[in-house]
Amino acid sequence: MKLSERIYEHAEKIWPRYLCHPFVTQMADGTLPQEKFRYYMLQDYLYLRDYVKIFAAIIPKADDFEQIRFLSGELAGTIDETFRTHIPYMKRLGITEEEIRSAHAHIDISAYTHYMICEAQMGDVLTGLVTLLNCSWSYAYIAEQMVKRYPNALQNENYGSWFAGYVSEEYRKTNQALIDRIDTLAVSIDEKETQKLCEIFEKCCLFDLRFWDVVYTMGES
Ligand SMILES: Cc1ncc(CN)c(N)n1
Repeated sequence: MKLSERIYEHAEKIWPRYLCHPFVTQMADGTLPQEKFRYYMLQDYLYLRDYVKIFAAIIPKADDFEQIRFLSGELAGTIDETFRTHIPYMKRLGITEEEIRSAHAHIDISAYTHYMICEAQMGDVLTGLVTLLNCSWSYAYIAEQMVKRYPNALQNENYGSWFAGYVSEEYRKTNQALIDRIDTLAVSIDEKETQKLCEIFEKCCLFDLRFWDVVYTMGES
């Protein structure tokens, strides 16, 4: 069994909760209050800025050009995510450079990125990539499932481009490349290592769930 299949068994316990989270359902039916989305965009932008640095922290552990090229490609793919989704939205929402410069990540979101960086720094390339996996994979899953359930989500004038970005071919490819790389690196790991990686993945799933809570309550919970 591939590592991604073992990991998916953990995702199946938590991911359905993303699909019925009010932030996600209200984006899909277009009723999400704009100020919540504005708060989310800013927090997610700060989150992704740390997230790309985790790829950068894994690069020194890679010992061949092909691996380094893959890691820098995924890093660039995440930067593209912000250019495709976050920057246009922030412009539309009137979020200024000054606001971005003075914004601080919510404490629970800092805990999430600090957890990822800590595991990535302590472990090998595979461990680092597993810490980053839920972030990448769960959004592809959320967007795909929600577009199936709410066929008008893509046309919504406020949130349609969010769904379009995460069902896009570019995003799907970057995410699939990450899954495939993890499976390749994991071919000969033992059960103990598999369990440890599944545990890291599950924690990241729960951190992402907490992320939705934080942005829905705009940091008040
Ligand atoms: C919190 C979070 N998780 C996942 C993604 C999708 N890469 C994101 N932009 N933000």
